[in-house]
Amino acid sequence: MDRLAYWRKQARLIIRRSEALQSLSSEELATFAREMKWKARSGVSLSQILPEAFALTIEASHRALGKRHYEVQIMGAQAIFEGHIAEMQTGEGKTLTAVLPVALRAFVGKGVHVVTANDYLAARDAEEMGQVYQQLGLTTGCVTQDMSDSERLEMYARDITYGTASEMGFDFLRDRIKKGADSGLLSSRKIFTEETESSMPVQRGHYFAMIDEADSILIDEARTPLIIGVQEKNKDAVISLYRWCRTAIRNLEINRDFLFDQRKRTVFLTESGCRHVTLMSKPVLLDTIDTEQIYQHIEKALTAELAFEKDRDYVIDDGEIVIVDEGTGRKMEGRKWQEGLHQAVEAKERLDLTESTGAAARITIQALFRHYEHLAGMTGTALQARSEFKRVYNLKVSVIPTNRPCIRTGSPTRVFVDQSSKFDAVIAEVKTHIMGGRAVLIGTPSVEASHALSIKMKEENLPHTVLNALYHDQEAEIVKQAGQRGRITIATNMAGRGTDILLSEEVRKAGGLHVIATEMHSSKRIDRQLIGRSARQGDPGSYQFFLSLDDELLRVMRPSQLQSLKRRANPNSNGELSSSWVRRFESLQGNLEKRHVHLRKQLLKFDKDQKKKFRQMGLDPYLEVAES
Ligand SMILES: Nc1ncnc2c1ncn2[C@@H]1O[C@H](COP(=O)(O)OP(=O)(O)OP(=O)(O)O)[C@@H](O)[C@H]1O
Repeated sequence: MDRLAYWRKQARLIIRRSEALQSLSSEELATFAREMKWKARSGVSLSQILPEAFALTIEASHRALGKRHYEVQIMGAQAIFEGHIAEMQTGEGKTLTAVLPVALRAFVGKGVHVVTANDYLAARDAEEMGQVYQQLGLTTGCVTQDMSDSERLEMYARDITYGTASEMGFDFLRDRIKKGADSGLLSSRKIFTEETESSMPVQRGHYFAMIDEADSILIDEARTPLIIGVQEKNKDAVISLYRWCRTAIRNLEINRDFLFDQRKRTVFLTESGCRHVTLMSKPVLLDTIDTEQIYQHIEKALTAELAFEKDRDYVIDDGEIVIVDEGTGRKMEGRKWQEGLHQAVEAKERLDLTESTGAAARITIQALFRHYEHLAGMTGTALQARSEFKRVYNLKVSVIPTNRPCIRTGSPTRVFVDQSSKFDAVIAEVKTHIMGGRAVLIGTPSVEASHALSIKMKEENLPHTVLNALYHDQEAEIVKQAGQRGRITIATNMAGRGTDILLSEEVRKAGGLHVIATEMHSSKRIDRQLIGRSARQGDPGSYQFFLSLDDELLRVMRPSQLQSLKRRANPNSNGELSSSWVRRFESLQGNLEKRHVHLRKQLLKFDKDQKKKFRQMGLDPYLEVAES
């Protein structure tokens, strides 16, 4: 029997068992849960107690939330228990599914980490699912960004802890730093006093990590390692250098003085550029800085100027640069670009320069999750990344069928010559759907684009709501309203993964939520997550893509290539191009995906070599500051 058929057979058995538990009193249910805990802790194999434990958890879920798991959810839960990535379509109820394997492993008492794509989901899921765990005598915690060490310690001591990969990873690194300080292996004492409040590690082990939105965390986020920096005070000369570079670059010419690679986000000063920079007059303070360092800072300033855009790559929050994650559209509080880039962006925006950070402890997402005794995950979009899951994490992908057939419909993609004609067409489309009594969600790639579309909508007197990194606080309320009749919600990727837009009965009858994607992202998976906000759990729903030659995706092309493409375009009077242009976008997206796979491979190789070197030196491979 294949695995799927086996899981289905088991699921049916588990459902029957759980129904038999309905007559138990609360005390009897609690006694049953204690018995499970005892069995799990006294060495009975978890596979053996799985049917009973799942049945019990289903009954607990019914009592706490009024929801009983569907057959397919129990199948997905078994896949997760067996250490697979369960691919379950968007809206199939992964949050509830995860409760089954999480509770089972939590009975063991070694702590389970549930990793979510952002803080909002961590808090939401911990609170909601915590009610189920409570019925089972299991405690739930959640780690969020501004918690103190003692609060973290308490949260990790609970049976189940929710949090983002960054929170869990940074806690892992800080614990490593503390251990390093204890063993005297490294001169981490300095970092230890600055970075942490107490010498006690906050995590108690790495037994089981259940990763929600597994492709986002294990694949997309894995492009950026987690780094804890030691603050280095900026000398006056360095501050003056950043400021001077900001103005000096105005005198440099692209392709003569420097080369710019948009795709790699790198700048290279040519010989002519170096000569120019050397001959420019500079403040006396810079006399102490060597020429090579000046060149490097000029390159950094140019990179900040050309490759990083306000309201797309970062936002300014209370006078500080906050990085925005491309995949999720969310602010990545606390993260900083390395090697002076952060300060170069600050100088570009004329903000106070923060202290630069040198790396002290560093871990890749890949290395972090390999530490766990058991690892599994779930997502709506795993299959495409199947070989990477296998190669990097040794995780299998299992595709779980849907509970009810998905009736989402898509209309053909439309391509326009520029953003303005694209937005005009989007607005016309929105009006049609709103008049038909539906709700519309419009996905934009950046805060800037969401504002631009919002301005156009205001001109057309179309009431709408904007959800982006700047309106983060109102997220729950905006999402709650987004499925009501006549609602128009413009959102960045924040309304992608995990966002559950509940439809009013009127909207459901009128055809459900219509999603308009105003650009293609760097990965097909991100696009699929956006359109997956519609037609969930068998509801009706639809989507359509509107693209233009001004789109972000086309910026990976050389400017001359893009110009010639635009010249060859032959739009109709509304600025619309023929449907054959769609293929060009698809192939650009495909190339970008391949490139990202390659970058992640390189990062892994670098990390492996680095760790080997540190181990040979008898040092902790995650701590980079050697005795000085
Ligand atoms: N067994 C169930 N009975 C009733 N309602 C359910 C059940 N399972 C899930 N739901 C509901 O279905 C909706 C979708 O669930 P959820 O948001 O967890 O989906 P998801 O698979 O995580 O989607 P996405 O991939 O988009 O994040 C929620 O409103 C949830 O409460």
